[in-house]
Amino acid sequence: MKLHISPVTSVVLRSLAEYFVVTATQAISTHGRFTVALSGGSSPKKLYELLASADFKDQLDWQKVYFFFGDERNVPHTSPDSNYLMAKTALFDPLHINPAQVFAVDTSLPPTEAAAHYTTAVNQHFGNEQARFDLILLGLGDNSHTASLFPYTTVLGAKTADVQAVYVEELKADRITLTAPLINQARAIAFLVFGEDKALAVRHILEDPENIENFPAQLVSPTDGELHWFLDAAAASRLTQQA
Ligand SMILES: O=C(O)[C@H](O)[C@@H](O)[C@H](O)[C@H](O)COP(=O)(O)O
Repeated sequence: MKLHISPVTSVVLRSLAEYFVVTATQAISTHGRFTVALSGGSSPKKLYELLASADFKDQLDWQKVYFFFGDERNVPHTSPDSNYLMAKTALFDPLHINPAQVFAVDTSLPPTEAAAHYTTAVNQHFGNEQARFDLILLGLGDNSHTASLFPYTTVLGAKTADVQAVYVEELKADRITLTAPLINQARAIAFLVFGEDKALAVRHILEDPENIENFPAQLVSPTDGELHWFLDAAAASRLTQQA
């Protein structure tokens, strides 16, 4: 596990954008394509905008990049809460990504069906090989959730590497999420976390004793892939060792 702590958010974002390009370039040269699962919420929007900016957009053969989502809200793709819409606006449209390279969760279906369909889409993408994303981007909630692995939800106990629907009581809403076993098959996982309000959650995940129900992001532990945390100083401020 590697900590990348930068004083301010803009430096964190640039550091992760550089890592994204390096990881994608290596994947494309190794196996001809780069398959990434994007995180949702507000933190990654600026990362996606940076990747689509003149600073980065010409550094990658985007035609060889395939986009999935680590989780999705049970809302239409036109909803302002849609992770797909956020990524479309910040990344896919500015880069003119071919829609055939983007695998959105079909939220027109009931959540359980949408999750099953997404599991099929993931497995079809990887064919008869194990479903191993080249990179999974993750955020962290101030309640220590990641993707849609929320405290005290049934999906925390998932043993299968697939996509599941989960009802999140605290949100009074359904979500669709990659399970921890599927996340942990990834070749690389990168958390992007910034702000003081996340500092306690970061410490819970990185330093506190195991307590999965309360701190679900502790489930993220790649089997044999890389794990990176991209943090600003504020998000890292409660860590005792700032390696
Ligand atoms: O669908 C989502 O909301 C995300 O996948 C979720 O796991 C997010 O990463 C955290 O909630 C942090 O969200 P912020 O970046 O908005 O704080």
